[in-house]
Amino acid sequence: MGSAPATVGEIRRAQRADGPAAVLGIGTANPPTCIAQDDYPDYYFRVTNGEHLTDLKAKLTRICKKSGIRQRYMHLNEDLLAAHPDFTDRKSPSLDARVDIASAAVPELAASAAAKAIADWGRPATEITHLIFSTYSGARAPSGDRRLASLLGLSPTVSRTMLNLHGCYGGGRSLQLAKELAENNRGARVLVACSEITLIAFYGPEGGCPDNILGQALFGDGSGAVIIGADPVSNVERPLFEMAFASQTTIPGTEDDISMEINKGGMEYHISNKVPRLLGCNVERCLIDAFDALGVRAKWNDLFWAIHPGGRAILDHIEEVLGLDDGKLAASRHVLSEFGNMSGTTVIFVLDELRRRRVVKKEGEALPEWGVMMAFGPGITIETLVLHAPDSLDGN
Ligand SMILES: CCCCCCCCCCCCCCCCCC(=O)SCCNC(=O)CCNC(=O)[C@H](O)C(C)(C)COP(=O)(O)OP(=O)(O)OC[C@H]1O[C@@H](n2cnc3c(N)ncnc32)[C@H](O)[C@@H]1OP(=O)(O)O
Repeated sequence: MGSAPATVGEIRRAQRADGPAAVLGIGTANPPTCIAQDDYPDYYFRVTNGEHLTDLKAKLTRICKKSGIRQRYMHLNEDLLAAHPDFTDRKSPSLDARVDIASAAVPELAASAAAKAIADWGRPATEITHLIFSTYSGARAPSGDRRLASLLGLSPTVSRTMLNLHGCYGGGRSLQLAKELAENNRGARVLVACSEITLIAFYGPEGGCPDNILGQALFGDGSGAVIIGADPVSNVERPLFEMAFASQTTIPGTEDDISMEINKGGMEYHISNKVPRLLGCNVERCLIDAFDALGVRAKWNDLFWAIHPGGRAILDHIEEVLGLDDGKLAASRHVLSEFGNMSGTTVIFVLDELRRRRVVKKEGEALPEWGVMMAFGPGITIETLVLHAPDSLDGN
């Protein structure tokens, strides 16, 4: 009659996955309005009635030219701005209106990306067990994760986690949490969705606000979604990138170098001009620690790279300190060029671009098996993920 009760250790082993978490599907989406970077200074100063601020316009033009960006997408268009002229005034109490728009638009954009990730994964949305949703536009509860779950028809038992205001490291943090969930819950399938629209932080030009001019030159809107799970079901699921190791590092004394704050006029942010150098000085230590933990001595040029393209100078500094060959950061530079910095969402676009590049590899070309994803944001926080690309991805 019955079997002896299992020990806690046995229960725990049965609950955990056997293998590592892996990326099983990726999808991305952007709003329809696309603005060429060369046209952005004229567009921005016209729609914000700032044409008389010629020095600021000249500065924005200089930064745009050096940004490495060709075009960006944005939810906020001229019609929406005409309906909300106070959005150009940083001091007007426009937070409620911005949150109203973002509360609908952010999960809808996420749903477009997630639908593509689910189709790429190949199983029904109802088989998703966990949802991690990251945005800097969520300032309301129930929040975007709840709305996204209902737009996708996820199960009412889906376990939801909301990450707010992680800025550009939101994608990295979400993927690391998804890895933990997938490896510690046998059979778990985690949907990660990052969705950012800059409307919450859009202002007109104003003297003495260099951060605003920098932001106007760099940021764009987009959403990225990823399905993460361990022990892929054969003939149904295909691991795109296995997640071998994850870590988070905070650079001491840099609390004030990147910051974001919600106030009555929307979101204010500060990005110091030291950021590219600070990251350049700290990324190699994070990489050495990560590969030491795996017992591997890696040569940086033997890896594939998915670096958050926070700005062209960040990629330049990292390329220089690591001695990377030309083209090693091509996926990051391509995403920066075609979409700008979409905060936490951007690394998901880079992973998707890397996957595309592997699939169309040239005949006889040897591709790195191991690689790294890194994302950065307020803190200053560095997220590091060591990835392994199984052969199945390589266009065979
Ligand atoms: C269609 C889209 C709509 C957009 C809507 C916008 C709404 C914004 C929304 C924002 C959301 C904010 C979320 C915050 C999350 C943070 C997370 C991150 O990614 S962390 C972000 C990580 N990203 C970064 O940290 C950006 C990294 N930086 C770079 O990539 C480059 O420095 C560069 C491309 C900006 C300029 O190229 P470079 O070769 O350096 O060229 P030069 O040396 O010749 O300088 C040219 C001009 O740039 C100036 N300037 C430079 N830095 C800053 C600054 N921090 N500050 C101010 N100004 C700055 C410099 O003073 C000079 O001015 P001037 O003398 O001509 O008057």
